[in-house]
Amino acid sequence: MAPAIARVTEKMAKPVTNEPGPATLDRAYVTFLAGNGDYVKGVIGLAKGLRKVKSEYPLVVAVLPDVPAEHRRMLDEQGCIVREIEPVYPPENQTQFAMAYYVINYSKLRIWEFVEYKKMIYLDGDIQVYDNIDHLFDLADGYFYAVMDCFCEKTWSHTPQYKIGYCQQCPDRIKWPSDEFGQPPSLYFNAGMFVFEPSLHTYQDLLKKLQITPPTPFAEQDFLNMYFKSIYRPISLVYNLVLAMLWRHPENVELDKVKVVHYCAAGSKPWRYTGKEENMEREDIKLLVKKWWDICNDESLDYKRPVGMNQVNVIGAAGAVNQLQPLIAAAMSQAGAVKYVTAPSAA
Ligand SMILES: O=c1ccn([C@@H]2O[C@H](COP(=O)(O)OP(=O)(O)O)[C@@H](O)[C@H]2O)c(=O)[nH]1
Ligand SMILES: OC[C@H]1O[C@H](O[C@@H]2[C@@H](O)[C@H](O)[C@@H](O)[C@H](O)[C@@H]2O)[C@H](O)[C@@H](O)[C@H]1O
Ligand SMILES: [Mn+2]
Repeated sequence: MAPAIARVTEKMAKPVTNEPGPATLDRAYVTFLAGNGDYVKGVIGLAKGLRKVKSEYPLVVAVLPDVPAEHRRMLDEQGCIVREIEPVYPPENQTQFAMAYYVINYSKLRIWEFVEYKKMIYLDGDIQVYDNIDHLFDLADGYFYAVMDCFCEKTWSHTPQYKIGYCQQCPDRIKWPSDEFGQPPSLYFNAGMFVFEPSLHTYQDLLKKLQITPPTPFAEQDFLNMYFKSIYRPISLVYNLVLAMLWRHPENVELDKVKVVHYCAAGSKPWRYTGKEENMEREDIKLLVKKWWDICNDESLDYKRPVGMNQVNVIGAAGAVNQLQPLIAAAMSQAGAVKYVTAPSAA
């Protein structure tokens, strides 16, 4: 029996106040950037994609110290709010991560410290938003919303579900052998996109529990699934299409209804796409990669800093941004020059 997917109804599309007007300042999208490599292209594409769908909320980029000044400048130029975070490392371990670089993904946990925001939507840097999803901010508080993952890719070959061909995306295809294996796995989300509420208490508890939790192949994704198991609510896959769904569960995908695409399959990162890896020669993959590039190359989607607004996005330690942002907001609204606009709605 398919799990209950939290219904995201169109009525949620109206702001809670039902009054048109500036977005509340206590909501933002957030992504994570590490290293001096090419993921910065993904984040810039994401910033432009959010602008294209006229999102009302800014994009915060949590950057590790190894993200160079030039990349931070590029992000600021695209209207992103750049926040430096310290890395988070799992306890010493012999674990073989599904991908060696997953060890840096634990640093994503720092975003729970961004408590000047009441609600945030986390998006991986290899995600693109093709339809407005601002209404997700109106989902009921107190839960953790994300899209269910798929267990069918080789990256899951270490798991019992992979070995018997079980996947939560089609629980009736191969029934879970409860008598032999006990309870089926809990509903498991992909951690490339989720709706959450920053909280210092949760943040401190996450870090404390991380230090006593043996790391596992999907690193922070496994950890977040364990931690939020009791309040996790699945939402429709239109909010995070994990590309493997196209060839693993095509019956679950209506591509023209998909709002968010997650370029996580091997070889699918648009900025590195060669079409050579398995499944990458598919027509739907080629179309999705082209869609990503059309946004990335669209100069009309570049951020236009409002006249008279100096550099808004403070680059540096989290604290600095904490103090400055409300002050800037107040100054801007007093000036009446422009409402405190941030990245996506400035276009
Ligand atoms: O070298 C890296 C690797 C990862 N990331 C960030 O960490 C996220 C998670 O990694 P990735 O998306 O590659 O994992 P996947 O979803 O493909 O398993 C990325 O989207 C980026 O936001 C990054 O900034 N630099
Ligand atoms: O650090 C672990 C990562 O685990 C997840 O990626 C996986 C997962 O989606 C598998 O189901 C796929 O098979 C695989 O390709 C893909 O890389 C998240 O997308 C990413 O943000 C991050 O949490
Ligand atoms: Mn990803």
